[in-house]
Amino acid sequence: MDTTRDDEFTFSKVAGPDSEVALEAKELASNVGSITLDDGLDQPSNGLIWKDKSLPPKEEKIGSLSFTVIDSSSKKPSNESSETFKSPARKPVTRTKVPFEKGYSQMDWMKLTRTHPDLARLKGESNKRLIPMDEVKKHRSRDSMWTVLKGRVYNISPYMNFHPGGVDMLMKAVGRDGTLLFNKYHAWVNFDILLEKCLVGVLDETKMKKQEA
Ligand code: HEM
Repeated sequence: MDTTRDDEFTFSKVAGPDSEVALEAKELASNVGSITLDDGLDQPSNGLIWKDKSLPPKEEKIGSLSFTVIDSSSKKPSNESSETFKSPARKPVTRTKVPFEKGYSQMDWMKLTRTHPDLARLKGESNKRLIPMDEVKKHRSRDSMWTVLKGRVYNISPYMNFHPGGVDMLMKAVGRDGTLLFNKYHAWVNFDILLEKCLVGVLDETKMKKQEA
């Protein structure tokens, strides 16, 4: 560093024992002893979030300093305060995330969809085939679990262990139209992309309409 430069300054005010600053400090310190601690409220308050009228606050004094002593060791919040913090009476959908096993994260799933040759088990068949609901209902075996999501038929068996909501939840959609269940829990999840390689065909809704008529 160049110590010859004269553009760096430090100003300091040295306070001697009888200087103006030192006298001001002494005066302030002598005033502290006469301060009374007061929370400024009209009602006496114990300083806690709950109120207990059975124990009046105890006044103590040390020198000229007066303060209030509160024993909070044996206190529990009164019913009054717990009633005030009641939770709203809404019943949310319970979504329990199941911790994934090593190698079963959503990233692992996406990797698998890029590398596996036939996740849907199409064995060379087209995934644009029209599939009647009766056929969907038959696919409930371990390696061929079909579901319908928004008119498309998927083989979700390879996705089972990767589902963040767990196998049991996903099983509820097997062999049937899972659209309502899917939307109930997570309508925002992009199943189109997640299950792209699991597509086995398109639901034949004409046959369903004929059956309903
Ligand atoms: C069939 C295709 C399905 C796919 C591709 C899928 C995908 C996903 C994904 C990506 C998540 C994580 C969402 C997040 O982190 O916000 C998730 C969570 C979850 N899923 Fe599914 N899901 C499917 C079906 C279902 C069904 C049918 C149910 C219920 C019967 C269900 C219940 C849940 C639950 C409870 C969670 C909660 C975990 C969380 O809080 O994230 N899922 N699912």
